[in-house]
Amino acid sequence: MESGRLESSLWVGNKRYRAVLTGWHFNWTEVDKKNRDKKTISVPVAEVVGVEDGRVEILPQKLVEDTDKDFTVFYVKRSSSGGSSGLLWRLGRTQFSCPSRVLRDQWTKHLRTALKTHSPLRPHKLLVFINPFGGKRKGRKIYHSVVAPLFELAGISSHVIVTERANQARDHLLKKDLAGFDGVVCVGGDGMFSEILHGLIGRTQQEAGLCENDPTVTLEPCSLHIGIIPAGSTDCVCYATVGVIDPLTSALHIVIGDSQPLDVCSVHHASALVHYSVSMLGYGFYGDVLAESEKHRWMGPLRYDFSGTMVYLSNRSYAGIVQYLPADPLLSSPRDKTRCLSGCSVCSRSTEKLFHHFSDSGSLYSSHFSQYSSDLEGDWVSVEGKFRCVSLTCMSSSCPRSPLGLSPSAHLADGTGDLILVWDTNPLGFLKFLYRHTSTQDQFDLPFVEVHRVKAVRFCLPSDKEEEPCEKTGGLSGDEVERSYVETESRNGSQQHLAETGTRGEGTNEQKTVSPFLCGLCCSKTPALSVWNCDGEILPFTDIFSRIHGQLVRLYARGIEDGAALHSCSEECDKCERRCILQK
Ligand SMILES: CCCCCCCCCCCCC/C=C/[C@@H](O)[C@H](CO)NC(=O)CCCCCCCCCCCCCCC
Ligand SMILES: Nc1ncnc2c1ncn2[C@@H]1O[C@H](COP(=O)(O)OP(=O)(O)OP(=O)(O)O)[C@@H](O)[C@H]1O
Ligand SMILES: [Ca+2]
Repeated sequence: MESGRLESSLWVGNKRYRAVLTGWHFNWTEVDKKNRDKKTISVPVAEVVGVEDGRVEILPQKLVEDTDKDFTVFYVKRSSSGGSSGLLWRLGRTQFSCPSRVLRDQWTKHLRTALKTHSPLRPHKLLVFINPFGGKRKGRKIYHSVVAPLFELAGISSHVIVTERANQARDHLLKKDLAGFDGVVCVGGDGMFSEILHGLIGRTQQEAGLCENDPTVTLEPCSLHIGIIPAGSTDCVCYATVGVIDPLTSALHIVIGDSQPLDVCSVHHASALVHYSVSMLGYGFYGDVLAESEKHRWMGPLRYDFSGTMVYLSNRSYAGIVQYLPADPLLSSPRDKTRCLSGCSVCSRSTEKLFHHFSDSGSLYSSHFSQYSSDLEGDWVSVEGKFRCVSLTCMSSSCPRSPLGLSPSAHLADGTGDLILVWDTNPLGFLKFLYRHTSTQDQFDLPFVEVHRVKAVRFCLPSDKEEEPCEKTGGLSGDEVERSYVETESRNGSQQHLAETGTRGEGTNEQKTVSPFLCGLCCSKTPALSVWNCDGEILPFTDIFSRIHGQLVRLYARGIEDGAALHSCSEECDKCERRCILQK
């Protein structure tokens, strides 16, 4: 008999089932009075959330009936999500009855052992940060009503910190004892995720003795996983890695220890790290929209549409020099019409390349072994001109506003980013480009748009492009933007490199960077500069160097599951060519 295998009759209500635990799968098949098989439910052991003695319920509240011949299995159940690109996960629950207590104990023991064996990354202890002011201010409620009961069911202990100020989570991760934690969970939006990202990457490099400021250094991947419970006004990272914005789905991914590596882009200015980005590093239109939206925070998420319209009507383009280092065109292309879905083969190949190189002697070593990366070797391409926007994204950056995202064929974990150059064009052309983000029409199939898969990007201003700022609004010229940052830095007496001077969130910063674009709305003087929008944060520099670090962090997620692959399980399911992902 196969080790770990168990088979017996079990009852669910008054129906008899033949239940089989094979190690990887737990199946139960209804058997009719003539011993004929009817429908089968098949749950991968990796998707079993918990096994409890007795008849148990946990949501909406915990109810336990401690009977000695029953046990309850909780597992992941999928349903289609309506409009979103991924699948919603729900907590499935089946209460089984056994003929004897001995058999019941055998089932629960075997199932729990199988869980341990087949889900090595399930967290035992998590550090949770809740931003009580994110999005609609429901972070605390979401955590206590949806997430905490699941953690309890799965035997996860958590240390919860409700933040009292911006950057508290980041500072905690940089300085406090993290021993014993398997992962960090943020309950909030993209801004909160960014704090966790900066804290964890920074801490990991400190401990590895690596300098984050040097863009040529191969950074150490973070060992702690990050879980995102979406509770912000923009939850782009969650949407692009899970396919839906749904706290219960995300909590289930955490509980079962899913693992999704993620590329991260580091942004540098003059030999210093400025910020990390995973979703969008955008100059021109997206920078201007963010700068404008900061004045209208009271509008909530609508501020982006309002500001987007204002900025669109101001009809601006900006001069710049963009240099980029192309990625290997044989591996993939931003126009190959593929999508990075759960189990993506392009990302898997990249994992092999990054972490499983074989040395000449045949022993396994990681390509992260060298402190300096060979990733920046190659021929750079340089272009100069006027751009509506210049954007770099490490992933598709899909979000409810744009379900396929800024670059629909970008990959979450292939070690590259997509550089989108939108050259100056007429207002109608640019509107067409923007509008295509909301549909399945190809936004790159326009004569003034280019997209390149890249490993690194440099941006600077042409030397003759300094223009006078507007006197009325105090818009800044290029030099002044940088000077204002330097002053802030010295006033704070800090040498911190990251978001201290950004402009996200109320109370986030002491100093607000004045947007140079403002004057475009009140006078005819064309502003010289836009600003960089780095994952929703305004950067205080225009000249930047950015570089993609393949799979630097890992999320409790598995990428977007393809709704089209949803089909009903049957007895043939295990032999099925398509991966069956729905339990009836
Ligand atoms: C005609 C309809 C056009 C719709 C165009 C939709 C394009 C949407 C592209 C979204 C890309 C999101 C990238 C993710 C960025 C996040 O890391 C960051 C942090 O959360 N979010 C933002 O910076 C927030 C940035 C939000 C940018 C929103 C731009 C909205 C533009 C609306 C333009 C309306 C023009 C109307 C003309 C009459
Ligand atoms: N207790 C706090 N008080 C004030 N700001 C906080 C607090 N905790 C976290 N923050 C900051 O709030 C900012 C926004 O948070 P979050 O991303 O969770 O919400 P959001 O509504 O999606 O905001 P945004 O759309 O601006 O990203 C983050 O950048 C974070 O640094
Ligand atoms: Ca990528």
